[in-house]
Amino acid sequence: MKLALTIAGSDSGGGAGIQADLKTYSAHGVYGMSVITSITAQNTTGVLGIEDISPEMVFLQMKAVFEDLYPDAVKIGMVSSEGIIKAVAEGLKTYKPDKVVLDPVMISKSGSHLLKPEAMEALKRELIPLSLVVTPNLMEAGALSGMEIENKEDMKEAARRILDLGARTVVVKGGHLTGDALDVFYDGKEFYEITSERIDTENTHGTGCTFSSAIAANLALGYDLLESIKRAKHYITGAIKNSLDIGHGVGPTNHFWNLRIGGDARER
Ligand SMILES: Nc1ncnc2c1ncn2[C@@H]1O[C@H](COP(=O)(O)OP(=O)(O)O)[C@@H](O)[C@H]1O
Ligand SMILES: Cc1ncc(COP(=O)(O)O)c(N)n1
Repeated sequence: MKLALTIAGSDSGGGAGIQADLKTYSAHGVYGMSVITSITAQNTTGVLGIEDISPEMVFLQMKAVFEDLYPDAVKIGMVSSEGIIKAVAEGLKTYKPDKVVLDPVMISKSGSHLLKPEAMEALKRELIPLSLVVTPNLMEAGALSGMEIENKEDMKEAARRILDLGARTVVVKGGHLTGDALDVFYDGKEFYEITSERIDTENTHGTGCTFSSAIAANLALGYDLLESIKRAKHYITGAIKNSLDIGHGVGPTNHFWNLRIGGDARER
């Protein structure tokens, strides 16, 4: 059995964060574990409240996981404060996992700050250099690179600048552009354009979380980074195509779209 860890915030509505990550791990047949950094009271319509876990408790959860069930890959999502970011960095330096996917979560689709603006520099300084790949969306890539991104060439320039911050590789996600859903992967030498059709749906809660944890799941399964990104793209495209029209706001991705246990899961 391969093991994967998510270090992220809890979404009570089950669509993003820890919940999306653990569902993604299960759908890949990978054993999922969690280090919870914050609890959000959240649903498809928005975030009602956020309570951070103490940095000491974040580190202790990492210790519990790494000293017993060492993960084959790690995904990092919401890390809201400088204290939590430093605790996670301390854990990574202590236990040295080599496959770390960093989704630099900043603002939820509903508009809440999941990263305190003053913690942005700590995220850049402490976590980017310890990651194998960073997966910003357009807004996050713009904030990290200090530029506006409006097209594919901008995505490539932002990717270059994010490597200058010390990232080893980066995927700039184009989910918020128009046209095909194009993501740009840059490994410091070559650019790879990873594209799918754009799916016409409002239900995209948890897409970034699902994509980054699918990369981590595939890394845990032993695929190389480029192959893991391509497989994650296939998974997220199916999860959006079959996304769930539940709740009163932005519905979540569907993790069961390619599972066939006891019939067609899409009909449940
Ligand atoms: N409407 C869509 N159709 C197809 N793919 C999409 C759509 N929206 C987002 N994606 C894909 O989902 C993944 C997550 O991207 P994005 O939504 O930009 O991230 P985030 O949730 O961090 O804002 C990317 O691979 C992106 O291309
Ligand atoms: C706890 C938590 N973590 C992350 C997100 C981002 O969600 P998305 O994947 O839709 O950008 C979220 N809304 N809540």
